[in-house]
Amino acid sequence: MVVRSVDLRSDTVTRPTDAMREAMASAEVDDDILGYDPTARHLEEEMAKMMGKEAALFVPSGTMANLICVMVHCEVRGSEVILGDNSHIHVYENGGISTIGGVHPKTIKNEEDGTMDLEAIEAAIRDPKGSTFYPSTRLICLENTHANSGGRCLSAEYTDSVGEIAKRHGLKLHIDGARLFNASIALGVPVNRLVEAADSVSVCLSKGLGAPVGTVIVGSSGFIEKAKRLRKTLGGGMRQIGVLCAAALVALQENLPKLQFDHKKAKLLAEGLNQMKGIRINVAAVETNMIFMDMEDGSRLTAEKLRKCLTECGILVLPGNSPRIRMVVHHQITTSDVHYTLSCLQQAVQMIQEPSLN
Ligand SMILES: Cc1ncc(COP(=O)(O)O)c(C=O)c1O
Ligand SMILES: C[C@@H](O)[C@H](N)C(=O)O
Repeated sequence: MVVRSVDLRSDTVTRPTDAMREAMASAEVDDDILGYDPTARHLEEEMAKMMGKEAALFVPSGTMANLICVMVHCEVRGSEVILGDNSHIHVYENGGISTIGGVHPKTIKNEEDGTMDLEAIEAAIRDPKGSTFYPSTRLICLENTHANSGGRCLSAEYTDSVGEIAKRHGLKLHIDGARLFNASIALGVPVNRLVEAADSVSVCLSKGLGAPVGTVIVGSSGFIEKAKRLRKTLGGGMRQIGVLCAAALVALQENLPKLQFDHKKAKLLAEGLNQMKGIRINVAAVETNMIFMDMEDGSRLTAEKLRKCLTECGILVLPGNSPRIRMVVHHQITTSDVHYTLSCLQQAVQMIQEPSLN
């Protein structure tokens, strides 16, 4: 029986707040293709400053941001990018770096914590002497936090080590920082320090920060100039985008401080789930706003059965036939929603595990 609606599908599901809608309605705008939109320019300057990079560019999505960054770094035909086999760019972006960008992916196993083994990265770099046969390595991509590892954080020290490898071999480093602010809050490290070694970063405003739309690319002025032209080529040039950027500015101001509470609510949910018979949770791995829930071997529980029970209670998780359930907490999930979710799951687990008692 649906008592309330709790949307744990992703942190991309949030609705704009009243403050965002008011800012959108009153945003100062202009044509961002013929010149520049003043509110977009304000957001881009803010983001470049926060990230410690020369310039920034607003783009419609994280997928387009990553595609643009890979294509700018790998603008020479026959280029190859080293990236994680479980990275968002490789798994969820329709292979765009190859189908549109003409860039060859060289995947390396993502470890459970979202990193890639440093020696494996260096070993994957093509020998320039083999260019008759091989693509040429030009870029390494990291993801912080790492979504498919459960929102795990990459440390500044690890990122610096990858940056040193890139520099040693004349390569560039891109960070898919869709949830970079979550990593910064969880680690207690400023965002500019986390991306110090990166040549480009994509930062989503539409995830935990709760903006309705948008991602910002940061990098050198020369890089952003090329990215801006490519954004237009890909159809991402936009006119009065101050309407969207105004909401993003409110999100930065209002929701950045709230990310710490998202992490606390995620931990509370994980600890509660960990008490339930038949459910397996790695509580220590819940570093930010994501929880991966697995079923114990031999348990009568299945993800399919639990998804059905959750839906009947009005609790939304991503559909699908994965044996694992992902739950993502965001600023529009309350602590009461967490307790409601735990109560519904406790009843479902009992009903499935001990049907004779019901
Ligand atoms: C790690 C990561 N990178 C990039 C993206 C792509 O962002 P968008 O959905 O805005 O294209 C997502 C998900 O949305 C993501 O989780
Ligand atoms: C599904 C995926 O593309 C999205 N980035 C999410 O984490 O919800």
